[in-house]
Amino acid sequence: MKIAIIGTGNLGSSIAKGLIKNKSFTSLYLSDKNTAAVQAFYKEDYVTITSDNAEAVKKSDVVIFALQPRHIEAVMESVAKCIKKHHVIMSVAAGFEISKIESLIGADKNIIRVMPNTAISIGKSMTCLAANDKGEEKIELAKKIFNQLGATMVIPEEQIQAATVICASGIAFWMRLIRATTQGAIQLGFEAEEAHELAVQTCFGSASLLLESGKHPEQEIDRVTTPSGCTIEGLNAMEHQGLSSALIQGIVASFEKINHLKNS
Ligand SMILES: NC(=O)C1=CN([C@@H]2O[C@H](COP(=O)(O)OP(=O)(O)OC[C@H]3O[C@@H](n4cnc5c(N)ncnc54)[C@H](OP(=O)(O)O)[C@@H]3O)[C@@H](O)[C@H]2O)C=CC1
Ligand SMILES: O=C(O)[C@@H]1CCC=N1
Repeated sequence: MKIAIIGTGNLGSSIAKGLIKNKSFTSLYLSDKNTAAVQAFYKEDYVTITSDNAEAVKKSDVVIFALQPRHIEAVMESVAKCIKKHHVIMSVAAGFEISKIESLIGADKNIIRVMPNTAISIGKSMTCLAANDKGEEKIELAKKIFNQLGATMVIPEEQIQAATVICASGIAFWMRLIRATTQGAIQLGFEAEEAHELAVQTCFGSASLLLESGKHPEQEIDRVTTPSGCTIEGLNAMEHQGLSSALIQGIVASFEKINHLKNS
């Protein structure tokens, strides 16, 4: 399989790192306006760095467009003639709908919207996928690629915006919660590095407990909250300050913004 990534910024380079770690392809083209940031990939002889988007498309079977919404239309338009029926065209651009991509490159092409997150660089992404009618034939291929880089879920395109908020923006939301925990730990007397390790490992343990047990979070909370103990005291104080409410409101604000991006 020959893969190209057009746009190697935050997400494109994360996908590249994950792919290179697994090396489940025969060649990888990394195309960007400015190639300086990805020069490190040069050491792999099966990786080609270029600024020629059309060349990257022509030399590949799977093309992942990892461009910002304001750039993707012009770039797709500029390479549209190079996109043939055998290509599998993937886009990670938030708010950029399949119908828009079809209008640029044709509805007869295999088109898959992919919504990963930056944890794809370490093979821990939650990646949601939605295809056009033609692209349905290639959805198993897309699952195969992205299952090596974390977990995948195939969803209707109408849910891609919501998935973007929960899974892609979600990385930032969880990071902020971890950072806040670290600040709390420092206030309780830990050194910054110790506080960071305590917060990260406890977060990892919480997610792992749910993944491995399949339990509901409240079941795990019940196991921790000793009656009249310190945990329930802290949890209730957080809820009085609106912890769950703030998180839900943030998720909804993010969703409203992405829907605005879609329509602008
Ligand atoms: N970051 C994330 O966590 C996630 C992002 N997304 C989506 O992924 C897309 C990319 O986001 P992100 O990686 O953060 O954005 P970045 O700006 O970091 O990356 C985009 C890259 O594309 C390059 N570029 C711009 N124009 C061209 C061109 N004509 N030809 C080739 N390359 C070009 C940019 O170069 P330059 O900087 O020089 O303009 C940049 O390196 C967005 O649509 C976003 O919605 C989706 C899920 C998660
Ligand atoms: O913030 C954004 O708009 C993009 C989409 C999800 C993550 N980054």
